[in-house]
Amino acid sequence: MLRHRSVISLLSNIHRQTCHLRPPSHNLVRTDYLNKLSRCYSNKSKSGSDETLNKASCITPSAATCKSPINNRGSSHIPANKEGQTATNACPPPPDCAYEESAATQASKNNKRLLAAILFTAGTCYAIWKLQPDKDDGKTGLKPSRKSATVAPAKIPSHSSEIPSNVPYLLVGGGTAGFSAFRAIKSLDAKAKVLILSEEGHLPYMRPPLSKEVWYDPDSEKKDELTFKQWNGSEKSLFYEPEEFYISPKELDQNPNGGVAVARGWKVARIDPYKRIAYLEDGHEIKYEKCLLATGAKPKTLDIFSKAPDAIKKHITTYRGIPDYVELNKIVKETDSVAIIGGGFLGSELAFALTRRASLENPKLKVYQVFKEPGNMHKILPEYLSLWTTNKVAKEGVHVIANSEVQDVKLEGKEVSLMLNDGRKVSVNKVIVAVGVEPNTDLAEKSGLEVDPDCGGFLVNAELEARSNLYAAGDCSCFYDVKFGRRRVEHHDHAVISGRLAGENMVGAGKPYLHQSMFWSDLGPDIGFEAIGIVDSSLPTVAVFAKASDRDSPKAIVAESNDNIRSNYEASASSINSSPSPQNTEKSMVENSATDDYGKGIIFYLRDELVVGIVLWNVFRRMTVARQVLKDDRKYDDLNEVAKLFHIFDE
Ligand SMILES: Cc1cc2nc3c(=O)[nH]c(=O)nc-3n(C[C@H](O)[C@H](O)[C@H](O)COP(=O)(O)OP(=O)(O)OC[C@H]3O[C@@H](n4cnc5c(N)ncnc54)[C@H](O)[C@@H]3O)c2cc1C
Repeated sequence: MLRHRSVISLLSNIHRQTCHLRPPSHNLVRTDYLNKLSRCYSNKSKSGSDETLNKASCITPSAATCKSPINNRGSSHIPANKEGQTATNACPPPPDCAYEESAATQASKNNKRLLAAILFTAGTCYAIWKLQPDKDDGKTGLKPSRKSATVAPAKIPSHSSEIPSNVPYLLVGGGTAGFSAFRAIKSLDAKAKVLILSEEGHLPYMRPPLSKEVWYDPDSEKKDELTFKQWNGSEKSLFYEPEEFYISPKELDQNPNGGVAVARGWKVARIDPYKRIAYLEDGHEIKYEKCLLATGAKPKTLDIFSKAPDAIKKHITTYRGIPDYVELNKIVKETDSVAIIGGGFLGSELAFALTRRASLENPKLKVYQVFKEPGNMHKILPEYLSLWTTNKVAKEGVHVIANSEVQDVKLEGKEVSLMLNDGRKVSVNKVIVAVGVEPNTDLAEKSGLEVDPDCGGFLVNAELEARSNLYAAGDCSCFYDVKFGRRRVEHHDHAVISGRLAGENMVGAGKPYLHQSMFWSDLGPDIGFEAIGIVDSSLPTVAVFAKASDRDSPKAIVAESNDNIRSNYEASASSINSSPSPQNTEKSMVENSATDDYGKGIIFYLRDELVVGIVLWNVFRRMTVARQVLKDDRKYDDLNEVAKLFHIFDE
């Protein structure tokens, strides 16, 4: 059966090879967040080629546009906003207009002014209320009820004067890479003073559970903190550390023992690498000794949505952070139908998770998943496994619409109708666009920093330096991988390890980045995989499968380790065993013939006959073995023998 399977794999490979000839348009959604793992050696999608939905443009005219009536005087001086409306439409007339009027007109004007004054006051109060840090902000800065994905987060501290103007270590971006850099700096320099500037309104948190575990636990949105149940049922916070762990930015400079402060809702507009100054959007200057850019990535969208009228845009969202989760969580409870656009990891995990969630609390909810590839996660998984996965997703209850693209979008009553290229129409209340991300490099041009033309991302060397004393790590960096060449990777593990290395180098370690990062994806608690290296389905693959038991699932492995972050497992993983038991293997080969359900297996990705990538399908705690196989850089005559090293035939 093993041989039979290999033949199937080889046939599949022939098909895969033909996929190299995809027309360029086929590459548009190549950048799904996990699919970027191995990018930059072929078929690259240019960053910035797709327009990103401007969330701010979704805000309806509000008090904010009326804040300065004096400035708004004279509509001819008011530039049109992004929707082509002038801000005056929403504002009262100026109170001191200098022109002659009749008494009646004057009275009517006075009434209007009174009304305008009331509206203005109400509007201003509303704006102040919106900008205020929430009372129930609690430990995390989370305001579930008011934090919509389209509202700018509150600034904490509210004035930049409370942010130090001189720091030894400045970390731009409060995501996983930034937080990991802090930990590394602190471990080498115990009294380090570290300032994190984050555009988000939250303390550093992990993103992977946002498309997985949080949806399987209806109670996860707690009053003042975000917790979720891991697959084994134990509770965990999304936040790396609670509020008490941090010191306030105001106190950072004076604290003799140093520490880490996070300024939330603050964006760095540019850096002067020569003067070593970071400039906030309001002009506030922060002088640094060492600085890390860990600005991550932002979701892409499709032109069809970004160019749609505002009334349609209100139904369209992307998905990246806590505010998106909080908003979607509300929608899922109330709505009848959602469509997820994109067949990559994020789209597939969300489609699966929302359907499971619907079965718990909103059975009327229909979840559609629309993507242009033939199967789920098709950019990574070999064709047969991708199709198997699609079948599994559909069995869960997702209405999967493969081989389809949205060609037009219309508003019909309370729904948006998506017109597909095959003439079908899907009408839904909400559309979630999950077509990949692009690196956040907004500040590059103004700062004179180089962005890689192919991968996107701040260009850094193997030591993760962009310029002297300026580093980049995580999703936003395009680094030199001494094994595979220039790369940009969008994975949790990469953010942790590259952030850590950048932190160490900021303290003076001077080490190169040699780590091959891994990533994982779970479709609920029962199916999951881990991968490493270049896992691109257009490469030839050879796979070996075995029958899975109850122990071969994400849930089982989390039960064993009590850790949902699977990149953390490696330290305790099993080591390579170069002499597997032949008896075991024979027995398992018989078992293998009894199953066709791809229970668990090892998929090898080959380039020039070398193994350049490995997917561990429902096989866990074997990443060290995979890492070793990649490192060996050998041509293997029989990959079945290599598969035995992963003990997939063991009981
Ligand atoms: C829903 C979801 C699920 C995922 N699941 C997995 C998974 O299962 N496995 C896996 O390996 N990976 C997964 N990923 C990917 C992984 O989470 C990312 O690779 C990782 O978060 C990248 O970390 P980062 O620190 O580089 O960037 P981010 O986490 O994006 O953090 C960047 C931070 O910088 C801030 N910022 C940006 N520009 C500025 C500026 N100019 N000034 C100040 N702040 C700025 C941003 O607001 C943000 O807070 C998932 C991602 C998402 C969204």
